[in-house]
Amino acid sequence: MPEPSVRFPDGFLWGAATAAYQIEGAVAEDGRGSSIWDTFSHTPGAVLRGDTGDIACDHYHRWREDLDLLRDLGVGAYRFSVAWPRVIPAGTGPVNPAGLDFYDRLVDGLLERGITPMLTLYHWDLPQALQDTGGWANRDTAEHFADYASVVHGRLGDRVPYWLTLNEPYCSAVVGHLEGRHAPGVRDERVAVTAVHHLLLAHGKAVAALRAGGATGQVGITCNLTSVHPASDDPADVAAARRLDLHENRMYLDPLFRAAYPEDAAAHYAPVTDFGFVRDGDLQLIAAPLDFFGVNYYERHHVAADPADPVRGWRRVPPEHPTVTDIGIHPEGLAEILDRVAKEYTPLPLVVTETGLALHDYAGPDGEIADDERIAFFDGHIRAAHDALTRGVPLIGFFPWSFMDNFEWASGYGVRYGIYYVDYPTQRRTPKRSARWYAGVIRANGLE
Ligand SMILES: CO[C@H](O)c1c[n+]2c([nH]1)[C@H](O)[C@@H](O)[C@H](O)[C@H]2CO
Repeated sequence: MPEPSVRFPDGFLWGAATAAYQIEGAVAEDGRGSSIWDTFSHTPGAVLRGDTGDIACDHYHRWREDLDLLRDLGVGAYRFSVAWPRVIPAGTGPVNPAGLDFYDRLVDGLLERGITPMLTLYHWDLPQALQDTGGWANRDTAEHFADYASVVHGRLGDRVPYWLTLNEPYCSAVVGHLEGRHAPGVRDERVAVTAVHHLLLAHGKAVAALRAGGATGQVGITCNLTSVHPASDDPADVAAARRLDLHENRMYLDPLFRAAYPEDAAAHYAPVTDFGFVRDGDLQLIAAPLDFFGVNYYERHHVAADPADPVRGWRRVPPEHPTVTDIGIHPEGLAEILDRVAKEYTPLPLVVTETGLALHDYAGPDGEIADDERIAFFDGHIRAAHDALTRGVPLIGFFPWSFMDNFEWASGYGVRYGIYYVDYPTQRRTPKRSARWYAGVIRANGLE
């Protein structure tokens, strides 16, 4: 095999990623409790065409077949999430042994196939019973999360080397509590900023719990980070871009790596909150030392001042060539945020825990699912990741989103991100052209 022109270090972690609510189904099986996404997806108008995760990819029953596909891909690691309501149905209180048993079998199945597990403790599926007592607006939920983390680690900590506490606190807090497009469907900025803090606090408490449980694995968190640029050098646009960067990036990076909220946060959010929810010691807990940091990258924003709200608002300038999810494709933005995190925030090893492209995939007359756009997307983003690596960024892994088509939150099954195609009526999995291409990247440990 010829040496690849873009070669990654030996041992680089080529993975694939999913999340529990998006693939498992079996939402009322073996003692699983209800989550906020069960409630939200069954709320009329909340999700495209009323789609739900009730069945999804039926992974709960087909996990052996799916692990075989991961083995065939040749991935070194698999990023999955544990459904909190499957393990502790009410979010706090009694543990459901059958729920833990499922993940125990899954982890053993990965290890038997030579695949390293990367476990996300929370990928948005909060137990509904905790939402009924305030959810992330209630500080107690952070404590319950730490207890849940201890339970999962107690059962799987001897075999799982990579632990991510949260997937994208921004999405849980802002998309779920300000924009209301995700569960629990709240539209209240004060609640959203409070949720940011309680989610970060939950992360800090969970890190402490994992360490107390003797965690020998690597502990981290995944944040979705965006590349933010002013649409012009007009000072109003530059200021708007800085506000969006605060809202999407620095509100997470600063507490996690500097033990403080950004200096412009208090003024920006002053109309809705005085940050009275922060207690002594919180920020030190949130900034607990980690072993690695996960970056989810999808968007590069061009930002202009919002004429309707020039002081606090921003307007994302629509991309010239929008994807089916109305975002642009900017692989250079991945290199930019990896450089930024490494230079401005932390020397920790970094993992691209998600990046991917939504398409309306279909099989042609020859049965081929020719998702060449997705291959071009990953080619560009892998090259960008390699650029950052050659500049000294300690990048140790790359996990395309997603292993298989799945329930895409408010878009339901209306868009597809997988490198494996899922025919939902039959649950048949079919490798797309991108899956065969990615298997080649893994074999070559790089790109031609
Ligand atoms: C705003 O965050 C990123 O846009 C983002 C994109 N995505 C995500 N975060 C989530 O982590 C996944 O569960 C989604 O399926 C995936 C595709 O939408």
